[in-house]
Amino acid sequence: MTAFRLAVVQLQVSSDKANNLSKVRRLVKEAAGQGSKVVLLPECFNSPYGTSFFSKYAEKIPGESTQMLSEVAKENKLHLVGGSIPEEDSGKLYNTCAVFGPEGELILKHRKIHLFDIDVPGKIRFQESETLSPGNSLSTFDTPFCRVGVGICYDMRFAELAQLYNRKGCQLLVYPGAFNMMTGPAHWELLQRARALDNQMYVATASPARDEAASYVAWGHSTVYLADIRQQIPISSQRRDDLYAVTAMQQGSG
Ligand SMILES: O=C(O)CCC(=O)C(=O)O
Repeated sequence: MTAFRLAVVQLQVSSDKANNLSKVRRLVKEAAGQGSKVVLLPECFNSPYGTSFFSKYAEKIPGESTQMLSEVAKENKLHLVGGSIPEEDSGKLYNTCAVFGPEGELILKHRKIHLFDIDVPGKIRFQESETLSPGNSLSTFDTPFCRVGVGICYDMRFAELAQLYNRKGCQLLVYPGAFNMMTGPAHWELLQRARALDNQMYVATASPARDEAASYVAWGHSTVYLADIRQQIPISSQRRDDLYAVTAMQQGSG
């Protein structure tokens, strides 16, 4: 891994898509001006977060929002991890992160694998699966600096995914996310530290900024965590591969 500057953009997302897109343009340019080579945007950066919004804001890829991401990555010569947008494909909706390289090329699409379906009585009920379909693929990409593993928000709760990315040689995990005022204080930081500690990897998250007036109030707190003690505590070479393994099943499309 070689040193580079990563920016996490904690964007105030509104219901005005054009305004969200122009903010992204401005903020990525600002990050590039400060020397950032990889920029991470929040989950659902072009639309308010909520099952009632996904179909209205959904786009094909390529489409308006990802076209903008491609241009911005190229103009600023950086890797742009495009948070996520509601994606429409063949009549289904996905929560999708598109990653672009410095030539504006689409490197990958990660469709959120684990949909956020929770029901905490009296506190929060959220069922992404009422409108979204899950992705079925793991997603890694290479930069000149390191290999990166991509998950979206609730994907961060699943330790196996991070372990697999680690085994695939990733040194950085990125999770665009939008935790909320209940699970955010309880778990947001803890999960990032857990993934970083278990795997001795960098972990970066980008959240929409908190908007108390939104129907879903994001916790915010975009973060970068670092566990840089691979040499001193060499768990990767001490792992007992003869006793256990984390394996991925065959991946489907999506
Ligand atoms: O896991 C959580 O508590 C929040 C997850 C979430 O907000 C999401 O997946 O969008």
